[in-house]
Amino acid sequence: MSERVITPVNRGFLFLDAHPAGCRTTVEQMWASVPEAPAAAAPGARRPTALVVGSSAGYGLAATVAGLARYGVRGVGVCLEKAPGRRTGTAGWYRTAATADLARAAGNDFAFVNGDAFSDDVKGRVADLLAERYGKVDYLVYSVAAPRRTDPETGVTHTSVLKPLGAPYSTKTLVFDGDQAEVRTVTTDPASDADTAHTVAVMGGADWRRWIDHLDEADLLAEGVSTAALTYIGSPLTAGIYRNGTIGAAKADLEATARELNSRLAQRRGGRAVTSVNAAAVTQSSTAIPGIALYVGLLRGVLGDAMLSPTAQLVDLWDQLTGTTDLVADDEGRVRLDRWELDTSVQDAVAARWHDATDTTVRDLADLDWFTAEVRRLYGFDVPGVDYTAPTETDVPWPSL
Ligand SMILES: NC(=O)c1ccc[n+]([C@@H]2O[C@H](COP(=O)([O-])OP(=O)(O)OC[C@H]3O[C@@H](n4cnc5c(N)ncnc54)[C@H](O)[C@@H]3O)[C@@H](O)[C@H]2O)c1
Repeated sequence: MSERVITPVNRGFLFLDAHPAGCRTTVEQMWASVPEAPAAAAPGARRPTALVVGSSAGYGLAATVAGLARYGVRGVGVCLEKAPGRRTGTAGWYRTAATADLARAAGNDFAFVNGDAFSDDVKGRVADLLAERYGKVDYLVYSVAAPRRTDPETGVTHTSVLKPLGAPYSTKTLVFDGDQAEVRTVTTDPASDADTAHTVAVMGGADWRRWIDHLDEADLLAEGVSTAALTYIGSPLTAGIYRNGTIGAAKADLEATARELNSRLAQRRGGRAVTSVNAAAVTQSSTAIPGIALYVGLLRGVLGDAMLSPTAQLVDLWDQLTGTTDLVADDEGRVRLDRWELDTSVQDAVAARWHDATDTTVRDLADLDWFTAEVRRLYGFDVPGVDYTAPTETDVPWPSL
C-alpha cells in the first residue's frame, strides 16, 4: 500500500505523475455518459467479442468504455502502460484498472494485456486468450498512437516524425509559460523520404494488417467480423503539418489498408474493414503536434459544449458497426464522425479567430482554460468531484486476467 497526496509536476504538456483517483473518476464519468443499450443489445442478447488495440487512452479508451457500457462486449484490450514504481504509474495504467472494475461490476468479462501491440509476442498472447476464453473476434477497433514501432519481420525500429512534405511549413502555435499563453510561429523543415517511410511504418496500416493476418491464421475472425481503425483528416489550418505531412501520408496508407482489408474480409468472412474519421480531441498524442493546441482551443472557443466528446463519437461508431444504425461511409470507405468539426461555418469561424489570434487576443478567442484543464485531465488532475488534498493509493495492481 502506498497512499499519498499527489501534486502535478509538468514540463509543458507532459506530466511526471498521474492521479489514480482522478483517472478512475474520469473513466466513471465516461461510462456514465454512455447512453443505455439499444433494445437489440439488451441483457440476454449474446455478448459480442471485441478486441481494442490502444485501449487505455484517447479514442481507444472511448471505444473500450462505449463498447462495454452500451453493447456489453467481452474480449481483450491491449495497451502499453508503465506500472507504479518510484513515480506513480502512467495515467493509462490507472484508467485500465478502473475500466476493468467497471466492466466486472457490469458483468462483462474483459481482459487487459499490457505490452507492445506491434510485437508478435503480444499478438500471440492475445490470440491464446481469445482461443481459451472468448472465441472468435466480432469487432476489432485499432486505435494505437505511438512514437515508434519495431517491425517484427525486419527487426528495424521506425520512429515517426511530424513534418511537412516538400517545403518548410510555418504555423502559429501556442506556448504556455506558467499561466501565460503566447502565440508564436514555429517553422518545421520538410521531411526526407526516409522520415516519411518511417512514419508510415509506425502509423500506417502495416500493424493493423498484421493483427488481422495473425487472427485470421489462427481462425479467430468470426463470420461477419467488422474492424475499424481510427484516422483524422482535420482542418485546412492544420493540413500543412497534419493531412499533407508525414502523418497524413501514414493515414493515407491506413485508409488504403482499410480498402484492401475490406475486400479480403468481405470475401473470406463476409466481414468488412473501415476507417473511422474522428474529430480533433485533446490527447497525449495530439498535443505533440505543432499548432494543434491552438486549433483545438479555438475550436472549443467557437463550439463550446457542442463539441462531441470521444465517447459520444465512439458510441456512434459502435452503433454503426453493430447495425443499430446504418453504417454510412464516404466514397473512400471512411465512416465520418468529424462532420461537425469540418462543417464550413465552423471552419470559417475558427479560421477567422486563427488569423486574429495574438498574445493579447488569444484568451478571448480560444477556450484556453478548457484546453489546459483537458491536458491536466489526461493525467487525472482537474477532474470534477476529486479531492486532491486527500491521499490516494498509487500502488494499484494491473487487472488480473
Ligand atoms: N487525438 C485526436 O485529435 C485524434 C483525432 C482523430 C483520430 N485520432 C486517431 O486516434 C488514434 C488514437 O489516437 P489518440 O489521440 O487517441 O492517442 P492516445 O495517445 O490518447 O492513445 C494511444 C493508445 O495507444 C496505446 N499504445 C501506444 N503505443 C503502443 C504500443 N506499442 N503497444 C500497445 N499500445 C500502445 C496507448 O497505451 C494508448 O492506449 C490514432 O490513430 C489517431 O490518429 C486522433
